[in-house]
Amino acid sequence: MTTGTNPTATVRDVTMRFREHTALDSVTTSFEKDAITGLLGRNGAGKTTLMQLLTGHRVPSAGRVEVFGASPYENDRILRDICFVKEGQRYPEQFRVQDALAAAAMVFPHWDDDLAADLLTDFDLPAKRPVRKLSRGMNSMVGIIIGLASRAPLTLFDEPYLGLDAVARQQFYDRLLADYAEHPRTIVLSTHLIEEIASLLERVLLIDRGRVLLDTDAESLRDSALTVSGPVDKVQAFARQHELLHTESLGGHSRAVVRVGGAADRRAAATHGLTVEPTNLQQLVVAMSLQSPATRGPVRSPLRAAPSEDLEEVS
Ligand SMILES: Nc1ncnc2c1ncn2[C@@H]1O[C@H](COP(=O)(O)OP(=O)(O)OP(=O)(O)O)[C@@H](O)[C@H]1O
Repeated sequence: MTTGTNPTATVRDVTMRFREHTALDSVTTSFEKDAITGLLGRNGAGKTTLMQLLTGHRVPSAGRVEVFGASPYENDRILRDICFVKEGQRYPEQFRVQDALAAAAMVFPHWDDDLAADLLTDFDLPAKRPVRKLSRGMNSMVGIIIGLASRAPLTLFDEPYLGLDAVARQQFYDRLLADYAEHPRTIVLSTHLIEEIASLLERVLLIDRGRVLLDTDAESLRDSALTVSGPVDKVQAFARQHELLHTESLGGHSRAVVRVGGAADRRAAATHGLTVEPTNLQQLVVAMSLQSPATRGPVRSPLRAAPSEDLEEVS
């Protein structure tokens, strides 16, 4: 759990049940003020459900959600400072792009018209075209413009990329980072394109089957693992002394991602004659999800090194 003082949102022992299905199970976490958090997890992990609770779209079955110090549910004072951009957002039938932006301008007190106009130009969006006639990617752009121009103190993007090409996604990341640097706010971003947004993230919250698997800052997450490559036998010898998260081999060459404790482990890799590579966040998250308690048995802290007999290949 985040320990920073005065977080923007806190989630305490929250469970969300849909009839017999438990989408979130005793989740406790907090969202640091003015930080970008990546909300990660496999399909059906509970990411959207958590965002719906944070934005007052749902009430938890148990536990407490607080945003800016109060429950967001039916709380106009809180809700006007929250912008929730979701995939496949719908707008009233007759709305043109400019109507959608004008409506958002009325809702969000920190709205920036100039930023919205700039983004419209960046994305080359036709302001007078009805939203229902936009392509899937263009529809996503409208949501992204609203999310950024709202400058809402808590802004959540729930996989806002549907149909967006790689250039438009990069424009979004660049604009998000630039605007966030000038106007810090709390941003929560859920995505399956982890590596694409890795450099943006300050915090990582990984959910697996409704439970928190990892809640940490992105830097220590990266530092918690090491990617080494070299001849198969040398990589295996090194991996045997650590917890192996992922490995792949081609011919006599192998690459492994292992959990490490500190600088000594990095030096050890060099003495084994291995090449140390930057750790890929996506690979790390995939490996952690694959070896989560739900998939593989006993619970243990994701950042704690396991004994070497846990050595196991994750393909
Ligand atoms: N209204 C609902 N009624 C019943 N079950 C629901 C409802 N909403 C969500 N669920 C279930 O709760 C679980 C979590 O769903 P959620 O949409 O939060 O996952 P997610 O992490 O956002 O997944 P994805 O990455 O696929 O979008 C899923 O098993 C889903 O089927």
